[in-house]
Amino acid sequence: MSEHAGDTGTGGETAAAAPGDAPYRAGFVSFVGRPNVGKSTLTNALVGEKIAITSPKPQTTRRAIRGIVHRPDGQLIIVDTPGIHRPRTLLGERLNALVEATLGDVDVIGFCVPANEKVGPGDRFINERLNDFPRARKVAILTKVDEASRSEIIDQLAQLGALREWDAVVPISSVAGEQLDVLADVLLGLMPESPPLYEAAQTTDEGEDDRIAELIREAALEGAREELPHSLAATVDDRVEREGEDGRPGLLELYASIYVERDSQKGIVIGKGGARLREVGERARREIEALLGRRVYLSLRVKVLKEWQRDPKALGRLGF
Ligand SMILES: Nc1nc2c(ncn2[C@@H]2O[C@H](COP(=O)(O)OP(=O)(O)OP(=O)(O)O)[C@@H](O)[C@H]2O)c(=O)[nH]1
Repeated sequence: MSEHAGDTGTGGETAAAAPGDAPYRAGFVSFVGRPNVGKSTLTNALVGEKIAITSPKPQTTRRAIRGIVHRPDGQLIIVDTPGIHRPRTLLGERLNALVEATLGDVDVIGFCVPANEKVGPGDRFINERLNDFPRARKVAILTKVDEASRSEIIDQLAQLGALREWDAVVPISSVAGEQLDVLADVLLGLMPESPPLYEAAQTTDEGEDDRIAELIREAALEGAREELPHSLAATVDDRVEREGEDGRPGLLELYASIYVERDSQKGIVIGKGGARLREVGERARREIEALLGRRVYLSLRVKVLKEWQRDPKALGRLGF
């Protein structure tokens, strides 16, 4: 990702020129920070389409998902990483390796700290780790300012400023839509001059099945008990196009699996008489229909894959 100048199939130097004199810029940014600080929500708010899953439970982001912000003067490609934390399982180790590989390669790292919680040891730990990535410009992002008072925000900005020499410090709220344009401007200004790296219609690089699987996982997580989040995974196993009438597209049949680690968890996901699974299916189907812009029939099966977080073969099967 570092050498992007010239390595693109879209447009030439002329097509890349922005209106006015500002040079066209394009590059990669990754948001880091403690779990639950609002990284995924920020990615979604900037891209304007649901691409990274958001959930009120910590540590639910597992994939490096890219969202792309298209502007007349440039492109921001957002690489959404899982959080930096101490590995406890093989999955944890792989996630950390993914974080290292991602951050070693981005142009800008956006360090997110929420306005409504004091800067603490967890934030300092991550801030220290940022020294390992000298190539990237570093921006401090104060998230969730809608949850804090003016004086709390000022206090937090001072605390953040004391951590290091940032290339910029920007307070934002993804939920209230505050300062998102300012942040996009600042991030773009730190990107290298480059022709566009992606075509205009593209908002994410992830395969459609992966996005569908994420929506199913997100639906299954909603309202799930505390012990479930780390044990859930989803895959799309098969898709069948049903014949439509009068030349219109027919129903898309999707066959998907939700994986849990233990029999007891299977019961939790399915619920009494299958009630919970039906709700999960309904919720996921609505999201998938919104994503694909067409009607979908969704069949969900719950399967037990024992200790999949520690099993290399199982991890591979689930795409990790
Ligand atoms: N009030 C408020 N809440 C927010 C804002 N941004 C995110 N949240 C909430 O904070 C929670 C966590 O947001 P996520 O975007 O999932 O956080 P994350 O940092 O990606 O979390 P991990 O995937 O666990 O690393 C969710 O309940 C969001 O709705 C904001 O600007 N204001």
